Amino acid sequence: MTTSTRGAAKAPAVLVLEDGRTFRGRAYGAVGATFGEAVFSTGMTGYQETLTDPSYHRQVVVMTAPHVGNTGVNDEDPESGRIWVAGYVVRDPARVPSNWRSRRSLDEELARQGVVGISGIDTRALTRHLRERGAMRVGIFSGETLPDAAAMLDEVRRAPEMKGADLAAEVATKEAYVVPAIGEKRFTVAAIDLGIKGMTPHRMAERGVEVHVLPATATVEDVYAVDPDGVFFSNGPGDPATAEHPVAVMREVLSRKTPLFGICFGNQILGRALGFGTYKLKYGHRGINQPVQDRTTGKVEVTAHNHGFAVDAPLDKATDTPYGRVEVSHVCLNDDVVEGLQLLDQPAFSVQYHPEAAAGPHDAAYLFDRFVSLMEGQRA
Ligand SMILES: NC(=O)CC[C@H](N)C(=O)O
Repeated sequence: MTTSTRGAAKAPAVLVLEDGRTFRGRAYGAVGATFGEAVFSTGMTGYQETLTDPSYHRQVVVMTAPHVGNTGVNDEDPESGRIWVAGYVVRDPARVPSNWRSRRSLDEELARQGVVGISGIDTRALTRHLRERGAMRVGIFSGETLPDAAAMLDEVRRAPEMKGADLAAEVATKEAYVVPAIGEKRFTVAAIDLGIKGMTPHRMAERGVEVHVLPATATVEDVYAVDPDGVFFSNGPGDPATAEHPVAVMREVLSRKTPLFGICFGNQILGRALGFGTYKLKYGHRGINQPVQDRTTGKVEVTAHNHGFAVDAPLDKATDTPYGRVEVSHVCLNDDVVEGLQLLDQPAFSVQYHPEAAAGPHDAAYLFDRFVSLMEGQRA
């Protein structure tokens, strides 16, 4: 079923950045007020996967693609049980969604889940502003009567910043659960959920892996209680500098030499576990069209990203760590940001981007095979 939102009277809305720049538009989704970090995504498709990615918790996502919502909302594509973005900013929402899987319009879905958005603003100007000034706090206010400009700005400036935010436990599962292997079971993986996307255990299950998804607070004992062939650390929201507990668990996994794979937040945690720092990027990488080079093969892949922080590691030489030597295995060709780490003396690696990317591209899917090979190697 598709529902037209054509002609629906939408309340006035205003987007207020913490530096005072303001954009006026119309309400999109729920009517009310919301706050978060303003970030932009250059993905031209996959909006359901973006909205339901728990790594976007407390972020207001600006879509650079002008037309959003064209294929409506289906019940198959979400990456988690709810929309996590704090707010949604689009230029020109679909008036009539159309797709064979569509159940309702994106506008309706945002409203149903209480997510405040804004439409009809110049998202190109907003994106250029964020590129020049950097990601910053933002508020969206909608309704027939809006607070005065000074009051709105004041509220935006009182909202918490992303730097220093410890958010993984807010989005992760509270209870452990198992994603069974598809076909014959070959391996068991303990996956630490820091904000895991549904497609990640699925990509492992497709390769004969039974995945035990564990809460962010899981201890080393919890991890080894499932008798894992490998340990996985997921993506997740917030500042990796706050992730003390996962870093401590990972160090123990490294010292036992259990095969280890990390994605995004998991890459930042590996960086920290090895003694590197992390830092906040000016405006981050978000979208599904980012060029990354796998330096172990020289191949360039087009990849999905969603990160605002990065690992500070030397690109040009291996580094000695308490767990042996580590190399930067992947690098972003746009800006030389570290996109992957690989230990040279034991079976552990991670990437900063998303090989599981459900909306694609799938160039990086080989990384799940690499993880499986490490587990095979450990058994042999
Ligand atoms: N997708 C992720 O895991 C993001 C990691 C981290 N929160 C960042 O923004 O860099």
